[in-house]
Amino acid sequence: MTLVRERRHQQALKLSLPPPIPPAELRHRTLLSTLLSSSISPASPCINNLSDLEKLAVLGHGSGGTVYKVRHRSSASIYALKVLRFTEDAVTIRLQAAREAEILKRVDSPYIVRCHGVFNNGITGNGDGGSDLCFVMEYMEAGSLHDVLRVRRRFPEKVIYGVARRVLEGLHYLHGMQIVHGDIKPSNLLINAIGHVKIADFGVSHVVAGKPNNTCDFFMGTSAYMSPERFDPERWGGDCSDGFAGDVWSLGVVVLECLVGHFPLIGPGQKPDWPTLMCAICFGEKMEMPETAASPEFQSFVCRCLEKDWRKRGTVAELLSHPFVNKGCCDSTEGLVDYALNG
Ligand SMILES: Nc1ncnc2c1ncn2[C@@H]1O[C@H](COP(=O)(O)OP(=O)(O)OP(=O)(O)O)[C@@H](O)[C@H]1O
Repeated sequence: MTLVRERRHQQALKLSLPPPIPPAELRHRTLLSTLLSSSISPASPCINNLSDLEKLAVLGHGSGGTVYKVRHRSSASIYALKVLRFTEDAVTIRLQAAREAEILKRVDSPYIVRCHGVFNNGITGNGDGGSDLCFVMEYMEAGSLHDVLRVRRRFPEKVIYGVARRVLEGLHYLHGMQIVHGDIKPSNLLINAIGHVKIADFGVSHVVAGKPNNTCDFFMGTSAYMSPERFDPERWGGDCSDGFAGDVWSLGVVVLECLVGHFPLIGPGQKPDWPTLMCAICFGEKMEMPETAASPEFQSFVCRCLEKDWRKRGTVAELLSHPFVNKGCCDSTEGLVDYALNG
């Protein structure tokens, strides 16, 4: 419940289910702090200390903290600094943050937002015994897909297939490393100055260790983009899923949202509360395509992503050779940066 309370004051479409905190986790607070401190090691030799960075502006707020635009004092390079704040007793969030740091240290791909260092800011002096964990990230000039969608509402297919292709490439890389992202959504897809989309935010990601997902992870992430097997594991056989198919579902929702201009699984005026999302995502045999002009390739791609039964859903490998993402030169999303930066 603590995690839900801490995460809930977010975007309208966000509604996290209460993550059960396993008793074993609570018993191992000491172990957790060890894990957290052991995962903090700046990956970039040039940024040795947080005081090397000068804050320039606030880029955005997330559930766990704030993201700042910062300048490295000696090189003048620009980065994004994500500051996660947690109180002493926020055990689950500390575990998540430690896991995020651990995953970010491992990944290195042009399709993933790069992390240049992780710093523990120690006790914050807020009187709650809390501390900050700071991630120095690659600065993505055009912000998130969520930011761009808010302004532009919808994109033409030629822009969407570039987005889809890059996210698939990123998922291919992550899944190859046995990493489930777990929270693919527009605000976690960031865009740089040349229109390249990259996956960010590994706060609910996990490494698959040869067994199905554990229940603690199952209810994290943003429920509007959650797959049926994560939303309702009992009905959709989620206990047997390793989680990779859930990332594909979320991509399908994002792709459809880019076309229709609003969260696509419920009507534009409908409130995205828990029962409404549950009905839209988990009930009914097949996902209905909204009545929007879309090419047959687009429709087929989205149908493969939004197949409710995760065992029948398209895999990342299959979707990478789908005709929709192989139209023309898909690596460039220049159209997107025109939308993002030039309006
Ligand atoms: N590397 C970055 N470069 C530029 N802007 C960024 C970067 N990282 C995050 N932002 C901006 O900051 C906002 C907040 O990011 P953050 O990852 O904290 O939360 P979120 O993904 O929006 O939400 P939540 O944490 O609830 O999932 C993003 O929506 C984006 O606009």
